[in-house]
Amino acid sequence: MEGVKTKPLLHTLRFSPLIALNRVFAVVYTCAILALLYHHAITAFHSTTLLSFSISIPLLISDVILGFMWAAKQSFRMNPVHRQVFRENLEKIMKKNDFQALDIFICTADPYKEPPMSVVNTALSVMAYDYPTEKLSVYVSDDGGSAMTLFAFMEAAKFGSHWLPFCRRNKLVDRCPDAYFRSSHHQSSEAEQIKMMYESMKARVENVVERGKVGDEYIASHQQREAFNKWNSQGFTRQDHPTVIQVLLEIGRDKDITGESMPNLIYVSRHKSKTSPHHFKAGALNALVRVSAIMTNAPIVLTLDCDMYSNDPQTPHRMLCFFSDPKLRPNLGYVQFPQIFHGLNKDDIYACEFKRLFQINPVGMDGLQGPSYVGTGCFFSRRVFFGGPSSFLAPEIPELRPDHVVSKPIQAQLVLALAHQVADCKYENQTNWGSKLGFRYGSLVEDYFTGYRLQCEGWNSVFCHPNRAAFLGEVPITLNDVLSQTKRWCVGLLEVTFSKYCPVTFGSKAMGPLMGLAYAHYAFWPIWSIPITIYAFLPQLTLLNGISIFPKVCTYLH
Ligand SMILES: O=c1ccn([C@@H]2O[C@H](COP(=O)(O)OP(=O)(O)O[C@H]3O[C@H](CO)[C@@H](O)[C@H](O)[C@H]3O)[C@@H](O)[C@H]2O)c(=O)[nH]1
Ligand SMILES: [Mn+2]
Repeated sequence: MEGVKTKPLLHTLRFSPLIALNRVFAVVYTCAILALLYHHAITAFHSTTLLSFSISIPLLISDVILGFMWAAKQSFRMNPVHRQVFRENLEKIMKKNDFQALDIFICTADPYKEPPMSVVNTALSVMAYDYPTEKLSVYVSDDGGSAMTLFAFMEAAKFGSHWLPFCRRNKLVDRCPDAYFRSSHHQSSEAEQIKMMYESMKARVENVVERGKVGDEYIASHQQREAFNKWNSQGFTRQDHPTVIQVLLEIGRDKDITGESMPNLIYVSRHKSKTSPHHFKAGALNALVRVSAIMTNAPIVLTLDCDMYSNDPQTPHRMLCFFSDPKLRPNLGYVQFPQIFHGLNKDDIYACEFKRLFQINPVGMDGLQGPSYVGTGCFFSRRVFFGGPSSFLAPEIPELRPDHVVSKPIQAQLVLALAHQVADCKYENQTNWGSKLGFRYGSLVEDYFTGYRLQCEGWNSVFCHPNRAAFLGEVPITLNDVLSQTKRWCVGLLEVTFSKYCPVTFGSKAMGPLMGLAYAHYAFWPIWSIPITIYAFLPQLTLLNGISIFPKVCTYLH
C-alpha cells in the first residue's frame, strides 16, 4: 500500500532450497540401510560356523550404530534455514539510549595454560565494542584464583583508557590489541605509540607470570596492595580461598583519556573450598550470574571463553536485531554465534575446526527450535536462567530476580557485601542453582547440557553467522590436548545419554522427535568409536584370511 511506512527490516529468514531434495534422499537412503541391516541379520541367523557368526554380529552392530547416527543426523537436514541480519537498520528503529545493557562473562581457569595476556586481549576486544559504554559490564571469572591474572587486569584497565578511544577514533575493526598489532596495517605515529604502551604492559604481565608472583615494584597504590594482600593470607590456594571481587573500572567514575566513560570491569574469583564441589565452568558461570545480578543485572548476558576474542565490534548490534524483534522476543532464549578458530595448525591434522559441529549443524537446528549452546559466543536473555518462558522460577533472594532494578553504585558497601555472599561456595546448598536455575550441573559439557535443558523448557534460540567471524578462538593443536579435550567431551556427553535426560526419550518428549534426534546425535557421538574400531580391523583381518564378508552382486541377481 502506498503511503504506509513499513518498518525497516532487522533480519530475514530463508529456507534452504535443498530441503525437498534432502527429504527425498533420506527416504531412499533409509530403504538402502534397512536392506543392508536385513542382510546382516539374515547372514548372522544362517551362519553355520562360529567363525562366520562372530564376523557377522560385529558387522551388524556397527551398521546398526552407523544407521542410527545417520538417522539422527537427518534432523539437521529436514529444515535448514539461513538468516540475514540488517544491523544498519537497528538505529533507525531504536535510539542508542534504548539499547539493552549487556553483561559479559569471561571465564579463565589457569594462568599457565591460559596466559593472562590472552585473557586481557579477549576482555579489551569486548570492552571496545561499538556499544554505549555506560551499558557494558565485563566480568572476569578467575577459577585459577591467581594474583597474576588480577594484576594483568589492573594493567588492562589502564591500557584500556588509551585503547578504547583509539579504536573509536580510527574506527578499527580489529579491536583485540594482539590481533591488531599482528596485522600489518598500522603505520601512524599514534598507532606506534599505542603499540609501545601495549608492549610494555605485555612485558610487565609476562614478567610477573614468569616469576609466579606480583613483585612489590609493580604495586602502585595502597588499594592495589590491599587487593594483593588477600593472597598473602594463610592457606590461600587455588582450590581453597575466599571470594575476591575487585572493581577495576566503574562506569561514571573511570574515564578514558578523552573523558568518555569506561565500561565496568570487574574481577571475580569465587570462594573455593576443598569440601564443597565447585562444578567447574558451570559453577563459575552461576557465580557470575549472581554477582552480576547484584551489581548490574543487565537483561542480556554474553558468555565467552578466555581464548575467544571479539573479531567484530558490531556483534552486539546483530544480537539486538533478534532480541528487539517483538515477534521473537517472548520465547527467545539465546543467540548463538559460531565458534571459529584462528591459528589452526597447517592442514588441521587433528580435525579441530569442527565445521560441521559449529557451522553446519546449527543451520539445521535453527530451522527447528534453534541451535544448541556451544559454551562461548552466545548472548542469553537473563530471564532464561529462571525457569521456562511461561513458568518463572523465583530465585532465593529478590536481588537476583531478572527484573530487579539495581539502584546503588557497584562499589556501595551493601552491594559488595551481597556480591561476596552470593559467590560463597556454600551459597548454592539447598537451592535450585544448577538443577533448575542458571547453568546446569551434572555434565562435563555444561554448555550442551544447559542449552538442551533450556530448549526442553521451551526456550528458542537463533543461529547468527555473519560473513566476518564475530569471535575467533583457539583450538588445541597438540595431540595430547586434543585427546584430553575429546575425552572430556565424550564423558560429558555420555553423562547426559545415561541420565534421565537422555535426548531420545526426555528430549523427544519435550521438544518433538526432530530436536530430540538432533540432541541425540551429539549425546551418542562417543559411540562412533565402536563402528570405527570394528571397521578398522575386521575387514582387513578377514581379507588376509581369505574370508569374504560383503554380499556379492551375483547373490542378488539369481
Ligand atoms: O573449572 C573450570 C574449567 C574451565 N573453565 C573455563 O571454561 C572455558 C572452556 O574450557 P576449555 O578447557 O577451553 O574447554 P574446551 O573443551 O576447549 O571448550 C569447549 O567445551 C567446553 C565444555 O563443553 C565449553 O565450556 C567451552 O565453551 C567450549 O569452547 C575456559 O575459558 C576455561 O577457563 C572455568 O572457568 N572453570
Ligand atoms: Mn577451549
